[in-house]
Amino acid sequence: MASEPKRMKLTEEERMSSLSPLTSNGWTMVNGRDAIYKEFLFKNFNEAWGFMSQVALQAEKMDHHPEWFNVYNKVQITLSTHDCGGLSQRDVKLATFIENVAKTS
Ligand SMILES: C[C@H](O)[C@H](O)[C@H]1CNC2=NC(N)=NC(=O)C2=N1
Repeated sequence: MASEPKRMKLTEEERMSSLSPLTSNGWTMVNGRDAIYKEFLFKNFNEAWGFMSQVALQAEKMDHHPEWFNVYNKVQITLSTHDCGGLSQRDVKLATFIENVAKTS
């Protein structure tokens, strides 16, 4: 069985390989904090909530939860790992999952 991604800060090498597919898809580094951020826009609240529901189920499964803010069709998401005070492989895994959900929403 594949092991769960660790809650350890990403190394420089990991940042270059793991974060670039995300930053090229619109994720940005948060100013003054080791975290990533992206805003998602949907047709309406129903679409946004459907997206959030899928992300919430995965977050619970991973025991890794997003910081997020929703108004109507807008969902703003920040990912970071509290346990290490920065970005870990769990954030990469959750962000990649979120990208796949958004693509099919
Ligand atoms: C006790 C529990 O394992 C932790 O608080 C989990 C829950 N969800 C979490 N979510 C995030 N984003 N970072 C964490 O370090 C984290 N830790």
